[in-house]
Amino acid sequence: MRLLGVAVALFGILSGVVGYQSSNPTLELLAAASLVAAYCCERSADVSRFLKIFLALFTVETIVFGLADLSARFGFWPKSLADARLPPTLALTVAMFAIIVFVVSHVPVVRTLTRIADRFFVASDETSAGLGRFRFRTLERTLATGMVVFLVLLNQAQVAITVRLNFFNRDFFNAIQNHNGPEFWRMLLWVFTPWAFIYVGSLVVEYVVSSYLVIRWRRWLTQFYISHWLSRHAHYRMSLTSGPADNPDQRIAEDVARFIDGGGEGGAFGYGVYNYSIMLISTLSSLVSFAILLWSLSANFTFPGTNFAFPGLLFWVALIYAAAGTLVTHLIGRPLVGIMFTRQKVEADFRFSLARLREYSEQVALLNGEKAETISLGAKFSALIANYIDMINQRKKLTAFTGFYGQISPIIPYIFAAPFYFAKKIELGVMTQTAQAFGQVEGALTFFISYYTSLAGFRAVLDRLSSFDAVIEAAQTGQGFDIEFGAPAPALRNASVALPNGALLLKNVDLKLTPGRNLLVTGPSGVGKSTLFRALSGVWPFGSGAVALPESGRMMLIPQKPYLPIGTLREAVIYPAGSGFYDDRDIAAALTDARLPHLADKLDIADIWSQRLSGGEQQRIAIARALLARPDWLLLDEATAALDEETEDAIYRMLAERLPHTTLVSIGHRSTLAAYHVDRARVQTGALALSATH
Ligand SMILES: Nc1ncnc2c1ncn2[C@@H]1O[C@H](COP(=O)(O)OP(=O)(O)OP(=O)(O)O)[C@@H](O)[C@H]1O
Repeated sequence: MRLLGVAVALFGILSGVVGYQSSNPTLELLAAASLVAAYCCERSADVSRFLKIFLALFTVETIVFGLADLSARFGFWPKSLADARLPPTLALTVAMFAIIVFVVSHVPVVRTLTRIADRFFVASDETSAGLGRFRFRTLERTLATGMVVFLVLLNQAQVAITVRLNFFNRDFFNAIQNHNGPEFWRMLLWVFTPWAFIYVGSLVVEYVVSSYLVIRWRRWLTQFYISHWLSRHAHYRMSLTSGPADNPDQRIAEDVARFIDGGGEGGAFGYGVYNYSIMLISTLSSLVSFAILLWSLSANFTFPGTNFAFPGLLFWVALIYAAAGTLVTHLIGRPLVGIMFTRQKVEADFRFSLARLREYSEQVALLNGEKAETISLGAKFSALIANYIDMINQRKKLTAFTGFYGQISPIIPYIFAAPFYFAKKIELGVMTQTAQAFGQVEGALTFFISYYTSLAGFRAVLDRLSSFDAVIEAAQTGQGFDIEFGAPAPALRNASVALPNGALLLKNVDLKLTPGRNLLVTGPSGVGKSTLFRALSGVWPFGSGAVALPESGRMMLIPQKPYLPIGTLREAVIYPAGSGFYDDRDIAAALTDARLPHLADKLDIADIWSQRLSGGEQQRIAIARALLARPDWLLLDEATAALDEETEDAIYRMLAERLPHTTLVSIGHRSTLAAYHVDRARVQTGALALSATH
């Protein structure tokens, strides 16, 4: 960026010298804008990476278009391309864009936006891409930057075509007015047709490239959020407190997609950061191009009914008209952001309740809970309806205003241009061209009015993703215990274990597990035994003191109700190991040892195993899992409570035999367990007492 800054500064000085010598105000203005752009490049260290792409692109364009204009002034422009000479104000326009990007990058809401967007544009992972048969490997960020640059250039070319077609429009109508048949056909066949084809072609290319950009971006950002949410147990810790990040599943599945492209094909649900950036660029481009045109077309227009000529009258009318409209729209539509935020939440709450009912459908059926479920689902849905009605009320007002505004807009330029037409000062073609230019300028200026509802939705998505970020961050760093990784044995040193609300559950616990000495933890229900295990495993964040953890994978905890992922039985048994990690024979042997021989030949069957297997069978699947993993430390939190005493006894005996190097730490209420543990710990209200049997 520094080099670019120097280049544009040098160009600014050059155009300043030429402008001064030829007393050309456009060049002098260009010189000033180039120097400001150079300053922006120099100070761009804290500009977002995403916006830097635009800043760099516009700065390069300033130099290229500016040098092309200077060379034309000095007579170096090829004669054959005289018709295609660039407008002298083009370089100034793009220099202004560069400055606008720099200023905009410091606006707080844009900073929130680019913090999320930037992640993709700094991604240093390698990726492969292809164009037809040609495939290549590159960095994700290089490809992403390349695609954005290409799309911006394509959009600028489309604006240029629209400007060209605006001139076609003028000549076309003039040909009609002058009854000039040959000119009419020439315009239609040799001007309109080729440009229309090029325009349509560019739309198709744009659609394909932007779709690939969007899906790559979404894939990357979804993976980012999933790994961020899962790392350091953030997903679990977040679930312990009811913080501002409701429904993480919805934020990852939907808000990410909405952030990027509105979440639907072609912005079916609104627009995302990609669409808005491109739309803003093309809006700015048409604003500047048509503003210049409108200014020159209405240069000598007088106020209706007077002889008072006001330079660029229609431009000022468009500006004031759009500013007033934007202000009113914002005042009316402001509450929509909050409503949209709530909408995402209530939709996700409702969907989650349905999914949860599906998971627990057996319990609901056994308890005849259908009526209670209908009432509770109805209540969840009522929240959705209430939110919808809030939205109708707000959008009703907004639609009334924008509809009224949209009706008046096309008339306004005619009111101002008609007197000139009737006085035969301008032709029909010029009048329609003026009206069209006014429409473009006014349309660009009223960007916020046109997209207000969609922007409000986008703002809500932005708020949801940034609060999600903040909560993940807090969950990852908010660990009350000092964790020591890679310790020889799990231990708690001078640890106090608290509840999420800060209430103390256990005080000053000192517990060091000794290899080979199995420990049985007992105590009344609800006293804090499971929470002690959670602290010992390093996942519980509330408390103080030190937790020593052995190397990852050397300790395993089996809860009373083990987690069985949806999929094949093999995947359920070997979880969390990946497929192929264990031999099928070993898996079958582990199932047989865990007293599940009837499942040994069902490894390939996919099912929701947590709903198929009995409670005791699920507990034995977890035992089979432990047999495969062979941890040094196995924590069993009432992990055999669903088994009959005889099976429980057999399982413990088998564990001692098959896993001779594993130390067992069990929570259990049955006296039969005592035989398999040499040490005892009794959890009493607020404390832990240790004892040894010998
Ligand atoms: N996430 C949580 N938020 C609030 N309170 C919690 C949370 N987890 C546990 N508790 C509370 O902490 C206390 C101890 O719970 P814990 O599950 O550790 O008891 P336990 O001794 O294992 O009980 P049981 O023998 O019945 O399984 C209980 O009063 C429980 O309600």
